[in-house]
Amino acid sequence: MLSVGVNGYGTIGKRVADAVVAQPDMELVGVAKTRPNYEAGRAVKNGYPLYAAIEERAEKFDAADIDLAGLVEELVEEADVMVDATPSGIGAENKSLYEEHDTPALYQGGEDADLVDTSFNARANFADAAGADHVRVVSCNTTGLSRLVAPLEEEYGIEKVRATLVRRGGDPAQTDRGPINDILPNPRTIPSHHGPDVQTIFPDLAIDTLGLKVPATLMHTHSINVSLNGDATADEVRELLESQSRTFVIPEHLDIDGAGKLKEFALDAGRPRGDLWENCIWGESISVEGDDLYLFQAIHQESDVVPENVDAIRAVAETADADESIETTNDALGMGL
Ligand SMILES: NC(=O)C1=CN([C@@H]2O[C@H](COP(=O)(O)OP(=O)(O)OC[C@H]3O[C@@H](n4cnc5c(N)ncnc54)[C@H](O)[C@@H]3O)[C@@H](O)[C@H]2O)C=CC1
Ligand SMILES: O=C(OP(=O)(O)O)[C@H](O)COP(=O)(O)O
Repeated sequence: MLSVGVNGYGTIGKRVADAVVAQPDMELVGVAKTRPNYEAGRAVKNGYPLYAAIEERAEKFDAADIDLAGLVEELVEEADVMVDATPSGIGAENKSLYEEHDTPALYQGGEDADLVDTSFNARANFADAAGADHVRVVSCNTTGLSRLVAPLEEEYGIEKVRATLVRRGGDPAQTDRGPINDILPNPRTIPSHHGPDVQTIFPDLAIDTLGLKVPATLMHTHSINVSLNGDATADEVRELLESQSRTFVIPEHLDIDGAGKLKEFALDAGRPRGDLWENCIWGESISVEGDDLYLFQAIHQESDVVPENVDAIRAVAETADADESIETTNDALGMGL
C-alpha cells in the first residue's frame, strides 16, 4: 500500500483525499489544514487524520473542538508521497519541507513549471515522472487541452492548436471572486499562459491560446481549432475521442446545452460533489473543414485534475505504468458516464 498525505485541504485537496481513499493500492495517512473551518470538521468526520499545517495555529483547532493527529511535519515523515494542494505559490514555499523528509511531492498547476522535475499529464507523459521527487500536475485548463492534444497528435499529427478559453471567474465557494457583471479578456496579453503551459507537456507543439473570464462558477468552456497534418473526418475524430477514457463526447440526444445541465447530469449520475473528471466535448460541435478540426469542450475546473493526481502518485512511486494506473484510477473512481 502506498501511504499518501495531502497538504492543503481545499477544493482540490479534499477531492484528491477522497480519490486516494477509493484506490485499492493507496492509504490516506492524513490531511493538513491551516484552520478549523467546515472542511476541517468534515475531514475528521470522514475519519481522516488531521494535521496542523502551521504550528502556531494548532490551538485554534483545540478551541474549535477539532482533534488533531499532529503537525504537518509528522504527516510528511509518514507519507510515501505528499500531494501539495495549497494555494498558488505556497507549494513552492513547502518544497523544502518535503525535501527535509526525503518525501516525493506533487504540486498543482498554480505553481511555476520550473519548481519541479517534470509537469504531468497521465495520458501524455506519465513515464516522465517515474521516480521524480517533485512533479507538477498541470492546471485544469492545461489538463483539458493535453487530453485532447495527445490522441490527435498520435493519430494525425498537429500543425497548430488555437484555443480560446472562456474561464469561470471563480469556484462556487470563492465568494470573493469575479467578475460579477463583465466579460474580461484575461489575461489581456496574448498568448495566455495556457499555451506555454501545454508546452511543458508537449514541448514541440505549436499552440496559441487566448483567455477570458466570465461571471460563472460552474465550468470553463474551450473553443478549439486544431489544424491537423493528416486527413480526418468529423466522424473519425469523434470515434477517436469517444475511445479515450477521460474525454466524454456528449451525445446529442442528451440535450445538454451548457455547464448547468452538465452539472445536473453529473449529480443525477451520483458523481461525488457533481464532479466531472472527464473533458466534456459537445458531439455536434466536432467539425472538420479542410485540415481544420473545430469543437467546444467544457472543463470542470474543480475535478478534472483529481484522477491525474492519483496517477502521478503511482508514477513517482513507480508502482504502475500509465495504462495500469489510468485503468485502476478510473475503475476505483467510477469513471464513465
Ligand atoms: N480550484 C481550481 O479550479 C483549480 C485549482 N488548481 C490549483 O490547485 C492549487 C490549490 O487550489 P484550490 O484547491 O482551488 O485552493 P483552495 O484555496 O480551495 O485550497 C487550498 C487550501 O490550502 C490551505 N492552505 C493555505 N496555506 C496553507 C499552508 N501553508 N499549508 C497548508 N495548507 C494551506 C487553504 O486554507 C485551503 O484550504 C492551486 O495551485 C491551484 O492553482 C488546479 C486546477 C483547478
Ligand atoms: O489553474 C486554473 O486555471 P487556469 O489554467 O486558467 O490558470 C484553475 O482553474 C484555477 O484558476 P484560478 O487561478 O482562476 O483559480
